[in-house]
Amino acid sequence: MKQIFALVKNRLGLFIAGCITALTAGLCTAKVIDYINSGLKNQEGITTEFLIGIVGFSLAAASIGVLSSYFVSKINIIIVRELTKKLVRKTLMARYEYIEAVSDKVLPIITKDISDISNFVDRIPTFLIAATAVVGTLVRLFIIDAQLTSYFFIVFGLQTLLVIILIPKLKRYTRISVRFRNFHYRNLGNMVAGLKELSLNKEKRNHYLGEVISSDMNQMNSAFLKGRVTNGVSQRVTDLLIFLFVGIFMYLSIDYLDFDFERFKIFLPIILFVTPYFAKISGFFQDLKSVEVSFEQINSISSEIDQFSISSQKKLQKDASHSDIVALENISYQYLESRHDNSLTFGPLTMGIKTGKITFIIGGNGSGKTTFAKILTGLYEPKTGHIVYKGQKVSEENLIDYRNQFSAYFADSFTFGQLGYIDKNHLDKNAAGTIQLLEMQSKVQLDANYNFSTTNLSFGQISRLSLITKILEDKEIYLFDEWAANQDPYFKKIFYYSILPELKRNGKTVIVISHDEKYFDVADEIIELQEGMTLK
Ligand SMILES: Nc1ncnc2c1ncn2[C@@H]1O[C@H](COP(=O)(O)OP(=O)(O)OP(=O)(O)O)[C@@H](O)[C@H]1O
Repeated sequence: MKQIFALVKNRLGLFIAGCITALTAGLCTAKVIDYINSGLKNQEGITTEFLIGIVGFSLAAASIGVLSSYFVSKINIIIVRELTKKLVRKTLMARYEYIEAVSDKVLPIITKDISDISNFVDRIPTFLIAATAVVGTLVRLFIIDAQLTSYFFIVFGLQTLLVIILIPKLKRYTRISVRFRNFHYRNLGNMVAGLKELSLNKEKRNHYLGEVISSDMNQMNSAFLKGRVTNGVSQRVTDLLIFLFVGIFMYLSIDYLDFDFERFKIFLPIILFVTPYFAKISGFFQDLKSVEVSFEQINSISSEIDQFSISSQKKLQKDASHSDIVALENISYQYLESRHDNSLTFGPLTMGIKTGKITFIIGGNGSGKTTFAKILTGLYEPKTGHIVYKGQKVSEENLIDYRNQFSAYFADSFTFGQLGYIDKNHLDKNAAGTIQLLEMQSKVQLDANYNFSTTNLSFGQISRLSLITKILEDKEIYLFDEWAANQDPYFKKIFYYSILPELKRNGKTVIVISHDEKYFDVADEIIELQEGMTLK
């Protein structure tokens, strides 16, 4: 509950309005029950005034209840928006290598846990209305018949005890279900990524559906079901205890208890009337425990991300001149998940990238070229050593500005169709020419909002579109990780013989990761990697 309050504290006015209206609606409901109670006790009192009272308070309960839902839904929209934005911002500002390793955990948290919290907040007015109606009715009943109401408190106490006993179980099932839900989301993501393979291969598809997806889904559903049954047990036991209490008490009062049965006749309908509210209250407390697991998920990923967050504000000196635009000094790197085994350690590597030149990075598969590119662009944090940009050491403080000096294409780069973040004058002057240079004018246009008309293109065309975007970003350093790998000979030639020299002529520094030996003559500098070490 503390976490819910922390979320609503920025919209306290709205939250208080939601609570007050819910409490008022609950009091109106209690008043309606009171009218019924007094009508049952004294039929003479059922007059026009009685009718006006019931109708008036019923309408008030309903309309004020709706108002309360409106206030709470408004808060809910804010909670979802702020939680989502906060988590997305944190994700985007965290060290890339960390996010790369946990990316499949982030999506279910953003989509599912935040929506679970939102659903829970939506239930707050219903809970408050139920709680006020129950408390109001019990107080009234206590005034009317303290002895009978006290007996009823025993039933209520037993029910509360049961909820307390069941809550740890419920939380455990929720945690298990959430763990498998995260696996399930990862499986679904892989299914979308591997749609082609799964569509083609029947055995693979059946295995993926029958073994991989079903297995995690079954575990998730089984824990979810146990949680729901636990929840259901406690809610139904509420009804059961009340019915047992009523039945046994009625039976005993005839032969064994010295009790005026007429008292019971008035008391009973009221208790039966508020019984469903008890189930709502107990359900709310159990949902509160489930939602705590959602908070655990959000808090755990948030605090993990916080450890890897980059809060750098400092700018680098751009006009400084240096023969090496970027130098790596004694850099070494090891992948997060491979730090405990003996897999590839990149470096230690000391080398420089010449300002305004074309540098080719070559080497066999797995020699560390892409790893090198990610270290060079500041995506991966070196384990030892440091990067120097125009004589200035790159650190946590200026990392964001350093990364921003690059326009980098990776084989798995995503091609965004929106170019609104690029200077509009620059786009107006250069977009059409660049699109033409890569012969994409018959396929895509840039519309008035600087969005590409389509990104539904062939693989090679998408790479060309991505290259157009990179060129238009107009950065100081260009890095192309095997851009030409999926291009036909014609566009390979355009890339190596037109685009790269043109970038160089415009004063850009260009780094190209390539296996295309035929074009190595374009390079001013060639660096060969073998197992993460420079050879020449
Ligand atoms: N995310 C990762 N986690 C752990 N190890 C990784 C990861 N990505 C790459 N590696 C390992 O790092 C080494 C270098 O990989 P890298 O992708 O840098 O090679 P590459 O030279 O670009 O290869 P290719 O020419 O095949 O693209 C490989 O041994 C690879 O298994």
